[in-house]
Amino acid sequence: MSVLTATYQVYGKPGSFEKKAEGIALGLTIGSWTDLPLLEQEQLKHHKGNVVSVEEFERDSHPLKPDLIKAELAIAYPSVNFSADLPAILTTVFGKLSLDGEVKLLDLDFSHDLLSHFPGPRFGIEEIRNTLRVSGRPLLMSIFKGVIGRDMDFLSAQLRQQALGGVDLVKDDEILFDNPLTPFESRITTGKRVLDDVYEETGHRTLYAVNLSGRTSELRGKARKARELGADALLFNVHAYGLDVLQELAEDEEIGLPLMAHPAFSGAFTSSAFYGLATPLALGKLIRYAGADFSLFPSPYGSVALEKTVALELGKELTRDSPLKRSFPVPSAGIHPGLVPLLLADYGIDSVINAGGGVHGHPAGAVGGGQAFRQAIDAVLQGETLQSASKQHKELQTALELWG
Ligand SMILES: CSCCC(=O)C(=O)COP(=O)(O)O
Ligand SMILES: [Mg+2]
Repeated sequence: MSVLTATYQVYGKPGSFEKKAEGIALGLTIGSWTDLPLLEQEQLKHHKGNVVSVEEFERDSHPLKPDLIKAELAIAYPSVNFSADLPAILTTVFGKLSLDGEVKLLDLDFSHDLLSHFPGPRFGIEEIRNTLRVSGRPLLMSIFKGVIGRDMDFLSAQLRQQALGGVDLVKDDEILFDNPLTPFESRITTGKRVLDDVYEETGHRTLYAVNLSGRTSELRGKARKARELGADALLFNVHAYGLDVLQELAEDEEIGLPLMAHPAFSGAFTSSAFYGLATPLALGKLIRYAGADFSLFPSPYGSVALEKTVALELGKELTRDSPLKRSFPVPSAGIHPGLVPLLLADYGIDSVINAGGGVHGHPAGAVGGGQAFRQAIDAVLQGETLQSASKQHKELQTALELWG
C-alpha cells in the first residue's frame, strides 16, 4: 500500500512519545476505532496512519524547555486517504495538528507513485542555463530597487544599467505590484525592448522576471498574456497564495515560463523552533515539487539570515537527485561581492547570486555593482582571492572597501 511519511518534531518527557505518535496517527486518519465492531475496524485499518519510528534525542533539550527532550516522530499515511494534490496532503499531515500545540513538520517523504503527480520545474537548472547560454559559473541576478512611485522611464533606465553591469537576470522586487505607473504589461514590453537593445549593443543577454501579482483568479490569464507579450520569466510570491497556485502556473502549457518563487510571508510559518514547517521543506522540497525553477531564500550571511545548516539543507532539497528537474538555489538578502566566496563554497556553481542593494549601492552605480560581482565570481572560480583580484579590478576594489 502506497504511503506518505511525515516526520514531526515534538518536545516532551522521555518515554511519552509513543503515545503522542499513536495519537497523531489515529487522530489525523480514522480517529478512535477500538470500540467499533470488528468488520468496521477491519475496513478502517486500510486508512489508519501508522507510527513508523519514534526517535528520542536524550541530550537535545532546548534552552526554553530545560525539563523536556526533543523527539522526532515518523508517521505513514495511506495514500488512499487523500487526493494527489498539496492542499489535500498538507491538510492530512498537518491540518488540525498544526493548531494543536507545539509540533513542527520537519519533512515529507513522497512515494514514487505520489511524486509522479508533481511534474516539478518545467525548465530546471540545465534549461535555464541553455536559454542564457551560461555555463561553468553561478548566475548573477539583480533586483529593481526604489521603483515604487516611479514611472516607466525610471524603470527602463534602471533596467538598462543593471543589464549593462553584466547580470544574467533582473527581477522585480516582490513589493512591486500591478500599478498605474508601471503596469504589468508595460513592464514586460518595455523591459523586453530595453534588454534587446543591450543585447544588440553588448552581446550580453539578460532575462527579466516580472512580478505576477493580483487576485488568484486573475493569475492564469495574466501569466498567459505575459507569455504572449514575450516575458522571460515570472516572479511569484508563492507563500502568500499557496503552493498549489504555483503548481497550477507551472503545469499550464499556455504559460510555459520559468517561475521564480519568492520567500515573502514564509517566515510566518517557518521561523519558530517549535511550530510550523521546517524551512528546507517549505522553501526547498515543496517549492521544487510545486514547480519553481528558482527558489529565493535568505542566505546564512546577509541582512536577513537563515541558520547555516538550515540554509544548506534547503539548497540540497532543491538540487538532490530526483525524477524532478533541479531548481536553482538563490541565497539572497544583503548580498555583496565580498560574500561571493562563501556563497560559492556553500552552493557551488549551480546557484544564483542575487543582490539588490549590493548592486545599486555601488558608488559606480548599478553598472559598477554588477561588474564588481562578475569580477568576484571570476576571481573565485580562478582560485584567486578577492583581495588579489581587486588590484586589477577597481569596481571590485570599491565594493570591498565599502562592504568588506
Ligand atoms: C529575503 S530573500 C529575497 C531577496 C529580495 O527580494 C530582496 O529584495 C533582497 O534585496 P537586497 O537589497 O537585500 O539584496
Ligand atoms: Mg525584495
